[in-house]
Amino acid sequence: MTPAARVQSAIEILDSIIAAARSQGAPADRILSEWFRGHRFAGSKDRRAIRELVYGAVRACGPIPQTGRAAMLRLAESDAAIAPLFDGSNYGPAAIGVGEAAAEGGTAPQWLVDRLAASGIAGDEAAALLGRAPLDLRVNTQKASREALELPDAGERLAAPNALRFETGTQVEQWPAYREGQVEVQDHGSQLACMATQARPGETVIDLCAGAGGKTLALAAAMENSGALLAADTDRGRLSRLPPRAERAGAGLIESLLLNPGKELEALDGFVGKADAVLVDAPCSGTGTWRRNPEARWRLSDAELARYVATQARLLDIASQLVRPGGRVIYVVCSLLDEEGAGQVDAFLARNPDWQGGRPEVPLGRPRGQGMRLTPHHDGTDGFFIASIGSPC
Ligand SMILES: C[S@@+](CC[C@H](N)C(=O)[O-])C[C@H]1O[C@@H](n2cnc3c(N)ncnc32)[C@H](O)[C@@H]1O
Repeated sequence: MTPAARVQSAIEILDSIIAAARSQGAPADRILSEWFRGHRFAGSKDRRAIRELVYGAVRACGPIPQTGRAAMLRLAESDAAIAPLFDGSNYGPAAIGVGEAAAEGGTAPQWLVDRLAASGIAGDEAAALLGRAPLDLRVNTQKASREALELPDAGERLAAPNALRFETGTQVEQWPAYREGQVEVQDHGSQLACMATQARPGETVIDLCAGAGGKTLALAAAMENSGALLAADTDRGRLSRLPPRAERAGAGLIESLLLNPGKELEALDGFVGKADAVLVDAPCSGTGTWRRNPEARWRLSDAELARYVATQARLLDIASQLVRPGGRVIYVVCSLLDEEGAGQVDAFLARNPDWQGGRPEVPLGRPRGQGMRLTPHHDGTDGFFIASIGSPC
């Protein structure tokens, strides 16, 4: 493909991403994969270049752009190589019209910029939300140790005891250590959230929003396969991805439980008052993960944010019923908005004044309200809020 044809292809893909963001359709990654499947003539260099152009343009536009072409023109303002490719050539984009407007830049739609600023995320902190995420691995201590493990690339040792960092795009899935379950892909911040749970061998631990079990597997390793570890979620598809992952990781103690939304406690009845720890990795707006899903900021609405906030409060209340006297609830969101993080914990403690707020012991981050905050700019992780709340004895 010519460079101009790549730009035109990226513009068409951006049009699909914009339409999907408006209608809550397929995520950008899926749209890209489907486009590549339908355009086999695009070789690996073309695919890499088109992907770069598409994500570069998504990152460059704050609010949702009107068109893919306007988004590409926005990217052209910061990359001088792009504008000359609007040359009207065969398969290339038409020449830039006199006075043709580029899409608006910025970090996010204005309402989100304002909410983030009110939560102390502005300037460099806000800009870093759209940086490139590195690739982090967690060494699975059920099968290996960070000291002894031999990998094709040594990686950088991080603060979490089993964390290693590699360059974005490292093909770890090809490594024997990955296939054998010695390592898992997991953001350093997620590893620190698991560390904050302080799950120990012999304990009863519930991962209330386990999804496909990324954090459950880390908890299983910390528990050395001893005790009881329940992975619960309302999403059948996500939860069904956990058993093969657990098998690969040698995590034999995990039980899965599918919950009915709104009736979670019915299925969890047998655990009421029994858990030493409940991890609530709550559904959230994901403002801390824009490095990986930059188009997510075009999909969020005020109403959806309010729904997340309501669900988070309900899940905290459910978790508090599952914990034994003297046990702990670890509350985690990958969002930097206070209404989803520090504000949720303050509201919980106001509803339950006999519970104790307590900042978890993690080697990175800064205090925020009754918890700790990790940010891409300060900590090099995805953005997280993490709190550990203690039940009265
Ligand atoms: C942030 S994700 C969890 C990610 C997962 N812990 C991991 O580390 O990969 C939030 C999860 O909450 C689940 N969820 C949403 N509503 C829920 C509810 N009422 N009860 C339990 N889980 C719920 C979603 O299906 C989603 O998997």
